[in-house]
Amino acid sequence: MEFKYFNIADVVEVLPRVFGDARGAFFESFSAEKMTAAGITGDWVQDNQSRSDRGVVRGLHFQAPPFAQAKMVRVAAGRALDVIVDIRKDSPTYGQHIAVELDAERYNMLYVPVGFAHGFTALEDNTLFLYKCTNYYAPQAEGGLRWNDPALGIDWGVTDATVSAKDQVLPLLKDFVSPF
Ligand SMILES: Cc1cn([C@H]2C[C@H](O)[C@@H](COP(=O)(O)OP(=O)(O)O[C@H]3O[C@H](C)C(=O)[C@H](O)[C@H]3O)O2)c(=O)[nH]c1=O
Repeated sequence: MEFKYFNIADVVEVLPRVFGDARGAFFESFSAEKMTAAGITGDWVQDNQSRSDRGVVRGLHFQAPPFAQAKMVRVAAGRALDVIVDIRKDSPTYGQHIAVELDAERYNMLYVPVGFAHGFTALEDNTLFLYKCTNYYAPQAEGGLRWNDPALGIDWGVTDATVSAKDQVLPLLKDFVSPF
């Protein structure tokens, strides 16, 4: 298991060792010991899974404190462009984003710390998106940013995005007050 860091603090990409053979492949999708040693911390209490066909964009979402969630995200099938935006008010990289392609060949994962808005594009049909969360679902604490806000400058990798009505009306960055 290898780890990659970014110019935005605390974000970690996890590159597991994938064991391929004539039957298929095997890899460790979670190791508390190895991930904690790499700076990936949290009390993981809830796993989620969503299925999306090509062109679906989900996000950009977060839960506000005291229900804030760190996430560990990956795809079990298909391919996704994962996007996270730093919304930590005192961060020198506030408003900046990281986009990482997650796929079911490398089985790479992304650690999304508390203080980030998260979203992804499904780049293939039947993309199964799995993620661990460090806090339970709290709809009363949900917040977000508009996925296609020009101020964020995100290239989602698709032109014909399918986005929920709820996500279409999330705040623009200029109107947003971060709770982090
Ligand atoms: C997130 C969540 C949702 N739900 C229910 C609520 C809705 O009736 C239904 C679909 O929820 P939603 O449309 O918010 O699903 P996504 O748009 O995929 O939201 C997720 O997408 C982005 C990418 C994220 O990072 C968040 O984890 C999460 O916000 O599942 C639950 O029962 N538990 C949950 O933890």
